[in-house]
Amino acid sequence: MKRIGVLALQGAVREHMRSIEACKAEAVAVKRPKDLEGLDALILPGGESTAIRRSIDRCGLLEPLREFAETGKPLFGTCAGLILLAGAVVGYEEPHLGVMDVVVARNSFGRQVDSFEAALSIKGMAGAFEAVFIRAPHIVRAGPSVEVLCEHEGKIVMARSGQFLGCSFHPELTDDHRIMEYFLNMVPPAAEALLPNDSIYSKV
Ligand SMILES: NC(=O)CC[C@H](N)C(=O)O
Repeated sequence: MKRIGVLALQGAVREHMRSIEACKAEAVAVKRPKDLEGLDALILPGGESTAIRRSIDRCGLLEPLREFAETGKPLFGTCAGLILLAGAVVGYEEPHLGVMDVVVARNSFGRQVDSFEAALSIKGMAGAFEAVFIRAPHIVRAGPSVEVLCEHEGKIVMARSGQFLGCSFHPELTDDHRIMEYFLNMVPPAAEALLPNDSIYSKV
């Protein structure tokens, strides 16, 4: 079973854990550096990026999270989580983790509309995805390694760059688990699963 961590400092943590479990994977709440051990992938949930960042610093998680990214394991940032992953944030001198080759802007969809729903057309996905946006950011600029997976109102709201997946909205707030399944498919199968059944290695 794949072990998927959810950074559990603030924000939509339980909803992500429920979605992971609905996809038959194990969900692990990450609050301390040692919780990162043995994970196959990690989700940075939505919430408030400045508040999450403060907790990351308080818990001594900034470097451990960067080291986790350096292992090449998949990371998925939703909304504030995307802001945490981004290489740069418009109006800020320093990024947070700064690991994904995108520039993001915060609160991109107007002041009046704090939250809204939209039927999105996502690359490679049949049928619309009903997405919930809450004071959502968007990707202003994407590096050459980035595959744009969805745009809304001409703004990039979902993208992948190798091990990194990011979206502006909250897929965990709906019962549609297709984006979670997409993310879980970014986790390579366990080494033993690749061995043929009669392999001598499967007996040790
Ligand atoms: N729903 C969210 O995660 C909102 C993100 C928030 N506006 C931020 O800038 O961090």
